[in-house]
Amino acid sequence: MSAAEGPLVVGVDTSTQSTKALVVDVATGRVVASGQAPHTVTSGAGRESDPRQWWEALCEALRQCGEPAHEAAAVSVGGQQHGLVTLDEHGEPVRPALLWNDVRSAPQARRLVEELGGAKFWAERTGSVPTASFTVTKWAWLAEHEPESVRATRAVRLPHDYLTERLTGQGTTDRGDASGTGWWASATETYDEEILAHVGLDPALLPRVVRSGEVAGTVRDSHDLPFSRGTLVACGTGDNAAAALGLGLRPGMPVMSLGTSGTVYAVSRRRPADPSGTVAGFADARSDWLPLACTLNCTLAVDRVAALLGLDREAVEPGGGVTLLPFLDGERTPNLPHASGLLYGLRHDTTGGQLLQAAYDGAVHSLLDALDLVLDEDADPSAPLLLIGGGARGRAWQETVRRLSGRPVQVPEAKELVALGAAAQAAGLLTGEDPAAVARRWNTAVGPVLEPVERDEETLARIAEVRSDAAPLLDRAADTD
Ligand SMILES: Nc1ncnc2c1ncn2[C@@H]1O[C@H](COP(=O)(O)OP(=O)(O)O)[C@@H](O)[C@H]1O
Ligand SMILES: O=C(CO)[C@@H](O)[C@H](O)COP(=O)(O)O
Repeated sequence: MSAAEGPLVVGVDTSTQSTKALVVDVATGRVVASGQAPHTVTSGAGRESDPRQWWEALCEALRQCGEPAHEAAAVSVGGQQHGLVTLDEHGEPVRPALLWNDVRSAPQARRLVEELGGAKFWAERTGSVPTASFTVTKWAWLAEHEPESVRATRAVRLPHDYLTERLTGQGTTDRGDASGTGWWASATETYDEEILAHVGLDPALLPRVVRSGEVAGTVRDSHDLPFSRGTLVACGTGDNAAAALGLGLRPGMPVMSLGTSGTVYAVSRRRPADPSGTVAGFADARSDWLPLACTLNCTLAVDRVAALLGLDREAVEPGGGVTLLPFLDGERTPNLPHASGLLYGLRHDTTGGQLLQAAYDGAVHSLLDALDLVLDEDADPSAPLLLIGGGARGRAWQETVRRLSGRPVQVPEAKELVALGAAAQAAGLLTGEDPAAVARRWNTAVGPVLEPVERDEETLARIAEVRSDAAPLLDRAADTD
């Protein structure tokens, strides 16, 4: 491998299942070294991870990167959104983090919306109507179920903030990830004191919101990471905002990400405020917006169906008219936190491969259903859908998205777009460039384009009908909140 042409930077993606690190050449965008280490997440309705495990995974991923990581001049951390990290007076976790896909706070979400002026108030004030994923609902859940944990808390952080703080010793965050808390007012770009007071959270416990292009801090020397003391640390951001940077996204370019979560989003110049709650009105990591819809059931749900059937994840077969709503973890889009998976239309001649295809169809239907709401009205309907995340590698995922969207589908060759986006932030600190422009210079979105095929309206209509007819079943447990 030839020597790097420019300085090196490190970009990190601390996602639900693992932490990945890339060492990237700032001049060319070439990935010089990479590493990855897994996390564990509890199962059941509660989803928790120990933040210290994220740190250990970061150390391991950097060890795998070897010598190039030692040479990095700047680093930035992107990570799973929304997770509630509570720290004590020594900076140690009070308890495991409550993750974005933990649905136990669904009753608190419903109550908060009711108590503070309804869905319209929340959408106008924070950009989003909070579901169980939002940090504010997790804090309310903790206050109700573990008041001793709340009393012991001296700092509240998001997952990416936790790792940044362990690098720098400073409590910082950025507008992209702050916009997924439910206590950041998108209208004023400040913490919302009324909402914070309502849930009894002292604003002094929250991190400082660092601007894009501003240095969050420098690496302190009290740990054994491969960075030198004084290495620059950028503000980082939530994983979807980081991937948007990593793709060098321009307004109107739609993205679908297939990972633990499924997401659809686009950059917009207009601040979103959807009172239906389908679209979360996130900020991006620069100064624009990132309207986004997110599902809880994506690659893990489909892989689970394949495992139950004893099939390889690519062993799909067409036809059969069977419908599978893969809401194994409850669901967020549509907002059905208590739902479970539902199978309809099973016949003697239905094959395992058709059942598996139905799981893919169900997962992609929810995302496409939200895509039109995410895109601005003037967005070009024939623009290619950029397909990213671990699932984008799979042929069955690619073909399902192509058939159900009717759009051209572009699959970037670059695999780790969240970590690349973080690397672009770090590079921007060194060169003074806009991180999205850095990613465009690196050509990160380049990849094969699958030509559009006629949209499979019949399947889309069948899934929509089953979902509508099954609404009382899917929504039932909500009555018992
Ligand atoms: N070649 C592949 N084909 C289909 N799915 C894949 C492939 N490789 C990985 N995946 C899926 O990608 C998921 C991990 O994606 P990733 O975007 O890394 O998730 P996360 O960011 O949520 O941790 C796994 O759950 C797995 O099902
Ligand atoms: O909750 C959201 C977005 O609102 C998720 O997209 C999380 O940010 C987790 O992402 P992955 O681990 O699936 O990448």
